[in-house]
Amino acid sequence: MEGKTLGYEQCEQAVTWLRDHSQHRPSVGIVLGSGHSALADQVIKADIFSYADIPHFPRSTVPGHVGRLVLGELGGHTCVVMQGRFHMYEGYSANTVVFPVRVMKLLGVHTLLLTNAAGGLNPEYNVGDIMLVKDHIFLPGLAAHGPLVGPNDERFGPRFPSTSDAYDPELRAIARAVAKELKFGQRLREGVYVMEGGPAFESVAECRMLKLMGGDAVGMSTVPEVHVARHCGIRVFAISLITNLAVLEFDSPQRATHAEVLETGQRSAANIQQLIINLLTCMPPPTPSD
Ligand SMILES: O=P(O)(O)O[C@@H]1C[C@H](O)[C@@H](CO)O1
Ligand code: HPA
Repeated sequence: MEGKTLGYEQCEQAVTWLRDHSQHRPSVGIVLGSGHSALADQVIKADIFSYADIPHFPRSTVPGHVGRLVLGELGGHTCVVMQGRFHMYEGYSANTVVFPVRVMKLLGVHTLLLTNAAGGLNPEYNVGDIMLVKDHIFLPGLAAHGPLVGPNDERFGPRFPSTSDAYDPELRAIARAVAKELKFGQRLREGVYVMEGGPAFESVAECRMLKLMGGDAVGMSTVPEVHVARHCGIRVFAISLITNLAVLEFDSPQRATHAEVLETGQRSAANIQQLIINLLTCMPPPTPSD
């Protein structure tokens, strides 16, 4: 496990560097998961930075995660876009995985839009469906392997944040209206995302257990970022692209592969991009209590 703790001071150093290198002052953060990176190409007046150049930023190691931070305009908002995220299975601590979200907070971000690729557990789901995340099951977090474990820095937020209200209902309502306009029909879903640690895809018995627990889709990311965003008062919206179907039968010849995940991401890129850009266009500023 990568060991250095990235705290408030390291976040401030990254923010100072970004402010020295870009005129943009983002209020919206976007995290692009596996296969979603093309959305960053839509950013106008983009300032593009390799993670390698930003103080304290980890490196992306997963195919489909480009490893660049893009600042600019999208859907009428000034945005900071992560073209690729970090995962605990890469060997990064939960604290390192969420470092960019805390940098976003200190940059002035009030709303975070997260995307991920996930396997469908709900038998009604199809490959290519887009699931609005209404809640999560954070398997590593339930065993105290989350980003808020350790000394609490009150400058970010309280020791015991609530997570029962993590996914903003107003943003989900706007996304539903946008998806209706875009005629997504049954391809738009709303459900529970389960985060497991990865990097192995789940066994059949594990998929059955996760489904029984109430999961609609399973992936290996997102929830650490959500915990930290909510801890520091950022409004959260998340979507999962169902890139493959979880294998629920013992005699199934089906196998999950990262290649299929990336292929589905490419095929669905236009839908995801339209949904997010239209959501941004319709998105009101947060209320003072957010
Ligand atoms: O970053 P996300 O959650 O979109 O990536 C998913 C989970 C694994 O990193 C990978 C498996 O194909 O895609
Ligand atoms: N399981 C876990 N993570 C994933 C999957 C999956 O089936 N698909 C994409 N990311």
